[in-house]
Amino acid sequence: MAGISPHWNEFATRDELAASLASTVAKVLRAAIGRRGEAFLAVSGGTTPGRFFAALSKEALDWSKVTVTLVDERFVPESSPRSNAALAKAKLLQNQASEARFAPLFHEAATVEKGADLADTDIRALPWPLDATILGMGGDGHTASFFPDADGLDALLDPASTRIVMPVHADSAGEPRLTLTLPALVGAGLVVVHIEGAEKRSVIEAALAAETGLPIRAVLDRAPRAAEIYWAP
Ligand SMILES: O=C(O)[C@H](O)[C@@H](O)[C@H](O)[C@H](O)COP(=O)(O)O
Repeated sequence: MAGISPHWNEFATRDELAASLASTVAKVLRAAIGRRGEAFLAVSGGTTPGRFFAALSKEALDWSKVTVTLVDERFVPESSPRSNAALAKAKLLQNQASEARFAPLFHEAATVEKGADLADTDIRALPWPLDATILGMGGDGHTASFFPDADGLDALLDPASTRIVMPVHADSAGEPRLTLTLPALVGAGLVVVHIEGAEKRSVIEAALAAETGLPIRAVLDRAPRAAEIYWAP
């Protein structure tokens, strides 16, 4: 069954988008701290979130009560230029946000399967549910590490999954990955899809308009509440 249609938030520039998204996420984190004494945020890697990370890192709130984890991670150590952990630490856990606790998905292990088991145990101990999930999307309609060609994609997108972290193998992904599962991601109070550029807009519009099997559509359909799409040209 199709979920509630996502809500569009459009901006003239990427800087305006970053400022608005940072302000919205900061409000959600402050509210969570007020309500339950702590807040829990999952962010994406890749090239899009840089401006948003910079803006969010300057928001005044009690960052010592915030845990930040990743929507997904490449199976590489933090020393790799492809590490999402390294990106989040450098661009988000700075300024005011340097006080936040960071929970990595990557653990040294012989295989990504073993690494995912270690991450699942660690991440399970965090203050679920997430208060906010900030997803990205690739031009192929993947989000998190739900690549269209991923092995076992149905299990990754299973809304009834009891796993929190799973390994991913997909030829298009470059290297093995670790991802939070669909229910872990969409259980957040706020679910955002942050995309930029005309091409990604066309991809998500096409995915929403037709019964495509694209992973982004499955995530939006299976979210218990409407997601917020943040877009700028
Ligand atoms: O590790 C990653 O790459 C991600 O978390 C991934 O899901 C990303 O959000 C999309 O691939 C979009 O990436 P860009 O922002 O680089 O286009």
